[in-house]
Amino acid sequence: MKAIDTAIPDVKIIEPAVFADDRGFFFESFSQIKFEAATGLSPTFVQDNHSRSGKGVLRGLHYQLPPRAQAKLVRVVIGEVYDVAVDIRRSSPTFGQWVGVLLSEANKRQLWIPEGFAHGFLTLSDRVEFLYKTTDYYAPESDRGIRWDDPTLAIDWKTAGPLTFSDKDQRQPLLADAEIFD
Ligand SMILES: Cc1cn([C@H]2C[C@H](O)[C@@H](COP(=O)(O)OP(=O)(O)O[C@H]3O[C@H](C)C(=O)[C@H](O)[C@H]3O)O2)c(=O)[nH]c1=O
Repeated sequence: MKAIDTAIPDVKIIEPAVFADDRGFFFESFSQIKFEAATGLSPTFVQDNHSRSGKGVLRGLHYQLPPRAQAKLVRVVIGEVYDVAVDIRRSSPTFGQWVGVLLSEANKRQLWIPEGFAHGFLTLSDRVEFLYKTTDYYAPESDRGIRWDDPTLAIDWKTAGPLTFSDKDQRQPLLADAEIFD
């Protein structure tokens, strides 16, 4: 496993060691000791999530506020997504900046998204199975979001066709109006 820095140092791409042979492949999708060695971080994950989406689904941008903030380790097991993390920590030198990474069944890349970031993804394939680990439990009362198309963020989503959103995501506030991190 190796960790690759992104334009926002706190957000890291995790590349597992994949063992391929005539049968197919094997890889450790998560190892606490190897994650700590690769990143210097020691998260405790308490929940695993799994979502399925069709093509052109955009889920996000979501986060949970303190004291129920979540860090996430996300990956794709079927299909491909453009995965985006946005720094929503007012005190951060990269406040309002975003990083986007292609995560796919083929590249087996994962993305580490710390607390203080809004997260979302756009599906690029007909079917996507998206798995992720979180460092706190789901807390609806702390669940918040930001509009995917907030012009101050100017996220280049790589959109190429009609999009599908949840009702909730169609009503998210702009960053300027959202409750975020200090
Ligand atoms: C997130 C979550 C949701 N739910 C229930 C609540 C709703 O009845 C249903 C669908 O929830 P939602 O529409 O918020 O699901 P997504 O739009 O995929 O939300 C996720 O999408 C983006 C990409 C994220 O990073 C977050 O982890 C998460 O917010 O599952 C739960 O029971 N537990 C949970 O942890």
